[in-house]
Amino acid sequence: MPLIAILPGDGIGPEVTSQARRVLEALGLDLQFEEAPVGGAGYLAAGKPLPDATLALAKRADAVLFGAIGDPRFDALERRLRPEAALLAIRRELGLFANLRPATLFAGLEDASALKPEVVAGLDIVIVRELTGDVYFGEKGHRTTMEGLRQGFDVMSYDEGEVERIARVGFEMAKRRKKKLCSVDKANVLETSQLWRDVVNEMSVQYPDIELTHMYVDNAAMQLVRRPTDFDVIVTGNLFGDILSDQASMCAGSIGMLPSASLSAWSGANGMYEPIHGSAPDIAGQGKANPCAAILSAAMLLRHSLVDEASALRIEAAVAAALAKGARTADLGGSLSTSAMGDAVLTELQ
Ligand SMILES: NC(=O)C1=CN([C@@H]2O[C@H](COP(=O)(O)OP(=O)(O)OC[C@H]3O[C@@H](n4cnc5c(N)ncnc54)[C@H](O)[C@@H]3O)[C@@H](O)[C@H]2O)C=CC1
Ligand SMILES: CC(C)CC(=O)C(=O)O
Ligand SMILES: [Mg+2]
Repeated sequence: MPLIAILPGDGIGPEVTSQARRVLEALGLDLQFEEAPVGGAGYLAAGKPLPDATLALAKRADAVLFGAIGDPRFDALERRLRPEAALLAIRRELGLFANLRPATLFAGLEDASALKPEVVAGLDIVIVRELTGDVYFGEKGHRTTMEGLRQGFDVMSYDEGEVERIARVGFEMAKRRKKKLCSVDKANVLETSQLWRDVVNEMSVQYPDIELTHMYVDNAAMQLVRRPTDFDVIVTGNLFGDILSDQASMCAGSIGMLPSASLSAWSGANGMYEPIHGSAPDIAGQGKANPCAAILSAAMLLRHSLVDEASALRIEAAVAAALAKGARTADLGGSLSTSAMGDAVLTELQ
């Protein structure tokens, strides 16, 4: 029986993962669940954000459903003890280099988007974000300059192997979709990006059917709000993908709508599934969080780790049906609580 590790984390993490778990349980599949603390909750339980037992569970599970981490109470701790360190460590430990972030506009949410309905109608893009490299994992620290000034630094780097494996995910994803891949970088300024662009170009000869374009990240941010539906698959680095996916979420109506899959291989491997949002301390504990991103992450878990496409589609159809009938949390302009939104999805589960 597949084991699903549930790591609820902090803030709204437990609120949204509990709704995703309800939906998974309602499918009637033979699944086993085990929960463990992570982030600020991990620090409180075991003195470090990623307790050994939590990491061991994540490694032995068939898939991990992750909530969110982050708690302002711990922002002054040294970096390795902060909640966010747990998320970076788990991604690195599980080798989750490929982060798929689909941004889809569900029918009926046109009015929730920050953009005009005609600009976002039909939005269906996937951001393929590299997840275990870039400035997030480079050497970092504080030092003093020759002039005696405090200086912070974070080293950005990618080697060609790292670029090739994430670019392959981008090309393969595009092959299964509209065959358009846009690689986003900052090659006009950054050497890391120049290598990225060179490697992506070299690989493109293996994918003659894919229309490959390159775009600088500043332009990509602008085009995402100008003509978001022109994009199909975007492949980009860790930092740019983090930022652009939060931006894309508002094309789709809310950051509470975007799920993600973090994978160590193109398909079939164990992976981690989480909403793209954080712990939202401003609304935590109030039952206001939109659980759809977490619920849709559970669908991605079924699709990618358990290779159960039919169950994934059941969940996605239930979310679509609930939204089509007007179910809305506050971020979508409605008044449903987190659990009432979960109820609405459960009602539609066929
Ligand atoms: N993957 C993760 O666990 C992530 C953790 N974080 C952490 O989360 C904490 C808060 O970070 P922020 O920058 O505020 O980002 P955030 O994503 O937590 O929140 C940004 C805004 O979006 C709203 N929001 C987020 N998720 C929502 C949902 N499901 N339903 C309705 N509204 C939602 C929040 O209320 C807030 O106004 C920080 O400690 C940060 O480090 C941030 C991003 C990702
Ligand atoms: C909290 C960070 C470690 C990452 C982040 O913002 C994200 O993965 O979306
Ligand atoms: Mg982020």
